[in-house]
Amino acid sequence: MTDLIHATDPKTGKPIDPGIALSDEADIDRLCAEATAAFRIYRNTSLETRAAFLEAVAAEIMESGEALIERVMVETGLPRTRVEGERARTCGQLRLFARVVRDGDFLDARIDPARPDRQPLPRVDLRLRNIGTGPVAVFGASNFPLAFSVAGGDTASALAAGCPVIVKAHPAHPGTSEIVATAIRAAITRCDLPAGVFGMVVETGIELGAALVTDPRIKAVAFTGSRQGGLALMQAAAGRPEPIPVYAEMSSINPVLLFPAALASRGSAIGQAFATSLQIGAGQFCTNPGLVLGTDGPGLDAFIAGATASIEGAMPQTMLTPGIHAAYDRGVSRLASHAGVRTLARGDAPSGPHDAQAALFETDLAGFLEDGHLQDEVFGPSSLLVRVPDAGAFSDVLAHLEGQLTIALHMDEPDHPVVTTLLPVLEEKAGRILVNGFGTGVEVADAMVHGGPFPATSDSRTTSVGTLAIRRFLRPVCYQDLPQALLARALRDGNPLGINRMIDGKIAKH
Ligand SMILES: NC(=O)C1=CN([C@@H]2O[C@H](COP(=O)(O)OP(=O)(O)OC[C@H]3O[C@@H](n4cnc5c(N)ncnc54)[C@H](OP(=O)(O)O)[C@@H]3O)[C@@H](O)[C@H]2O)C=CC1
Ligand SMILES: O=C(O)CCC(=O)C(=O)O
Repeated sequence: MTDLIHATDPKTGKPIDPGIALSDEADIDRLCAEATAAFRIYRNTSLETRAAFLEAVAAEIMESGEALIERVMVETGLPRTRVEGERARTCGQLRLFARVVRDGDFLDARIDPARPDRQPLPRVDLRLRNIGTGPVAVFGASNFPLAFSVAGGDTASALAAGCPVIVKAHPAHPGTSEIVATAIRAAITRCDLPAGVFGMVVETGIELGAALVTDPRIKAVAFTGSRQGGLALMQAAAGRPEPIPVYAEMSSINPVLLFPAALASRGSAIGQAFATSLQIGAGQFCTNPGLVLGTDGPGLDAFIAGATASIEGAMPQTMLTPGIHAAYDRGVSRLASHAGVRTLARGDAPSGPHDAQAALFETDLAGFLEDGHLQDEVFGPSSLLVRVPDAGAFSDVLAHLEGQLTIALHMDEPDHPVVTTLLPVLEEKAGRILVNGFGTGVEVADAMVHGGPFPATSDSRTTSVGTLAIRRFLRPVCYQDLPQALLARALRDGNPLGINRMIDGKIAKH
């Protein structure tokens, strides 16, 4: 009889039926063999076929209908509006990558035509295009059961690049994972693609995920989760006889900088908006504002009043898993009992077993700089405010910080000169710098960067959201003096695909 995994309903702590079949080592071997065989066929499909496949995945997910929405809600405790919104984001993301595939720009086709008469030496004919790197292992994230999970951004971008995907399902939402996997398999059938284009592994521990990362047939890994998990996968991948890249998105506290003019004109309103961002999704966003740096004065007091009023009246929200809830409580207790830290506000007391009680703490500049652990991520609706004497002190704090996904600046025009001086260090610390807003709610777009220096990600040159995410799974191949008939259509004379190409240094469509 097949062993089953039952997720826990985080609202009640009870197991959820029906259970989902667990994988075993033989499945890893079979899925890797199928993915390898599928790679050659899949990466050579036409752009249209691949784009239509991504659209078919989106259509099949929508056809899963109410069964999917209800299963996500019961496995994660997330409310319907959030789940429906996340489904829309996931399908929109798949359709956006379909557009990217049809455009063909991701191929980065370049042609340096031969110059037989060049002196003193003739030039050879050189043509370049990107191809997929090979089968990719994707670790689904717990906190976005659709948009960062089985058919999320990592899977969509890898499939768009021409790479088969094997997902390691997150054990917090195996039923959701199975419904989405079924949708992907249906799209594969509908588009007449090899079954090995997609596979999924379900387990309760970490052994099969680790085996996937070390299997020689896997050529890249994508992960969203804890720093510890990401680092373990990076080490496993680096220790292989053939090391492979791991694109891990891990830990970020997303500093919010409050400048004096903005605080003076609208401190309380910024405080209220901050409290909303802090508590969205029970704070379980990697873009959650976990650190606030505020310039001392009445404007900062107004910010605190606005934030504490919103936090103190806030209903507790169910967290995703017992483990995430326990880690949150540990992080909050550590801050609450820290000698240099003062509690400013706590949300309403929990009513369910895995409810998060929001928290806002305060420390001073010297205390923050003294204890490096005060910048450790507390995953959930908790934030630490550091009171600094003036905006000049921001650069000291920024220099002390680790890499971040986002840095948010709350500023008015009189703050522009000091922000101008800070911009170079902000650019060195974060993947996204935003003004008068918060990092939560990442737009899926061409110009998005959801990445940043370590530990925000393992590779600061990349993003896991937005169309640039495809680059993680591509590598360039140069063809020197290949006869026309042997060249891929993307590189043939006459541009049969009608894509943008760089010809002799200039972008052209001929
Ligand atoms: N910054 C961010 O975006 C996020 C951060 N987190 C942080 O992670 C904590 C735990 O949450 P969770 O989502 O479970 O994240 P984890 O990093 O613990 O797990 C993510 C996935 O990776 C697997 N995994 C973890 N470590 C290994 C390993 N050494 N080898 C193979 N597979 C591994 C897990 O398997 P298994 O569950 O079976 O162990 C799971 O499928 C949170 O409390 C929070 O601190 C979580 C989500 C997002
Ligand atoms: O979309 C967002 O706002 C946050 C994304 C996120 O939390 C993640 O990358 O895990």
